[in-house]
Amino acid sequence: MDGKLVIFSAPSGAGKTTIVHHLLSKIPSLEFSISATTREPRGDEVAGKDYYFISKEEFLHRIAKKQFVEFEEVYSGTFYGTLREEIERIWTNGKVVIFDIDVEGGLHLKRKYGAQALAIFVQPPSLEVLKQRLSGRGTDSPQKLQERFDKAEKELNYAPRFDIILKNDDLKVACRQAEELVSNFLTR
Ligand SMILES: Nc1nc2c(ncn2[C@@H]2O[C@H](COP(=O)(O)OP(=O)(O)O)[C@@H](O)[C@H]2O)c(=O)[nH]1
Ligand SMILES: Nc1ncnc2c1ncn2[C@@H]1O[C@H](COP(=O)(O)OP(=O)(O)O)[C@@H](O)[C@H]1O
Repeated sequence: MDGKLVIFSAPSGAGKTTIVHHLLSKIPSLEFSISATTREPRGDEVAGKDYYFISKEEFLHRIAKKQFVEFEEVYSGTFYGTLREEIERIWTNGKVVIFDIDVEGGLHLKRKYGAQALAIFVQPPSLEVLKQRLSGRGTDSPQKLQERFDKAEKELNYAPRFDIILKNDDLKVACRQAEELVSNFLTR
């Protein structure tokens, strides 16, 4: 059974994870698409909730078996991907899939699913603010931060390819707007 998809993409640090968590607490018909990744879990992350943390070997095996709808080597040597069975699991539960995914992955899903999907780009007020938020999060080493900054600069140019650009300046306002956008899409 095919259902709907809601995609939140943005450069790292723009606030997509924060907004997606807010939506999950407000809209019960949404269910988070848990991605597979080869990166190490961060302090408060839970395996099988935030990500499926798997080895590189297993990831490559699943690529070979064509089990991913999309996957990417997002940062050097670190793979992230969406498993086909994850989307199917959520649709079978009668839920709408919500994604927190990088810009390229988001565009890939939008191309694949067309009108079934709403693709939202979360835009930070500026690159400077984005850098402050990312540093303030305190989860990445200086080298990892630099990788994310470099990638962010390129990704900001892709905003016009999304269905909607959502500014995340005041978090409360952005969360309210996100709720409205998603609710409208779900009643379409
Ligand atoms: N293409 C793709 N990107 C993903 C997937 N899951 C997560 N990402 C993206 O990978 C990037 C790195 O994620 P993460 O290490 O959790 O950190 P963060 O962006 O710094 O919060 C982010 O832009 C995520 O949105 C996925 O399944 N596919
Ligand atoms: N509008 C906002 N104003 C200030 N800080 C924010 C805002 N939105 C998110 N943040 C903070 O910025 C950091 C990055 O947000 P996060 O949701 O992890 O981004 P992403 O998932 O896009 O990488 C987090 O520490 C978060 O609490």
